[in-house]
Amino acid sequence: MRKLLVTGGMGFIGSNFILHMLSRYDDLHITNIDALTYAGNPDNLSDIAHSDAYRFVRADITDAEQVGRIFAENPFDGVVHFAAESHVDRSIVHPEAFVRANVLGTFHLLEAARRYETPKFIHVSTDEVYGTLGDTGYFTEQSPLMPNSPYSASKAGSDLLARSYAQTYGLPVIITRCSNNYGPRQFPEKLIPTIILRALHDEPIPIYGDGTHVRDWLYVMDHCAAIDAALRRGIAGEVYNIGGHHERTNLEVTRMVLQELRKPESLITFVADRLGHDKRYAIDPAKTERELGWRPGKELEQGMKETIMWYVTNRSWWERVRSGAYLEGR
Ligand SMILES: Cc1cn([C@H]2C[C@H](O)[C@@H](COP(=O)(O)OP(=O)(O)O[C@H]3O[C@H](C)C(=O)[C@H](O)[C@H]3O)O2)c(=O)[nH]c1=O
Repeated sequence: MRKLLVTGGMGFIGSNFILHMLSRYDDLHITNIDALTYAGNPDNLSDIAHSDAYRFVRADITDAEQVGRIFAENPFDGVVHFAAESHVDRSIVHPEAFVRANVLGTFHLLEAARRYETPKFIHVSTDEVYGTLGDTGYFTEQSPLMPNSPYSASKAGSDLLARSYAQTYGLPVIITRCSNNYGPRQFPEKLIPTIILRALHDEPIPIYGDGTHVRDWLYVMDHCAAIDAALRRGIAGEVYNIGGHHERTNLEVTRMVLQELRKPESLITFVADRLGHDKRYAIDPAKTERELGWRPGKELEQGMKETIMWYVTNRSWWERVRSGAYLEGR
């Protein structure tokens, strides 16, 4: 049986990845370590909490001892590292937490993987490390790292550390960089769940600046399939961009959700812009498609419909998030 360590598996992308992997492979055991910060929600994995193929350990990657203990107890065949502080707005107010979790936390994991000779390490990163684009062009794996927010700078720092462990120690690290994810279980601070939940409650939807900022939307399960492909077919030391081929302005995606929910556009409320707001992200995933044999399968309109339906039918999930009930007992 293959043994995988997943970090940050109680979060949005990590939990979807664990569900993807366990539904796909019978010969797999996953250890999920998560610090259970505000963004880590055990409800995300309640369906598999008692599965023999799964184990949860509460652990904080910023604590070298805790990380060392996990590796000492278990030889892992691979690590998939999702754990991160991920919300740009929070990083503008509290940058230190981002440096700690994203840079120091990644460093502790890389050190442990080096010490215990883990044969595969996927470092899950973001297209935000490339900075921002004008109206044209795409980020490729060769684009320079020019992060603009404390969040993206901390991720760029962790990418460079990961790269250095491949170059210096020969640690078999693969870096993946994704565009904006959407789908079930996304924490309501992000744009898409903000729109859905506020629209469902007939509340104003805050759009930063003039709403013309562009993001490339990637269905979370397509992202999970790409990481799975990177685990199986990725080459150590390489970077793979993962995007959805779905560039839209923030206003366009907001209107799409409002139309689907039959809510009025008058809910759209323009608010002060985010500091240092990146204008456009657009990612070229050609290398990943060619070398990993992966393609994003979900059309944006269909993925958005399914995502909206998930929030509509999983009311108790977001009610517990909104009320803070999911944090009880921590
Ligand atoms: C929450 C919110 C956002 N926005 C705007 C700001 C952005 O232009 C866009 C998406 O914002 P969001 O915060 O959802 O995501 P990004 O800042 O693009 O970053 C996200 O995608 C990358 C790849 C990651 O790596 C980040 O971890 C992830 O958070 O909507 C608004 O206009 N109003 C709002 O209330």
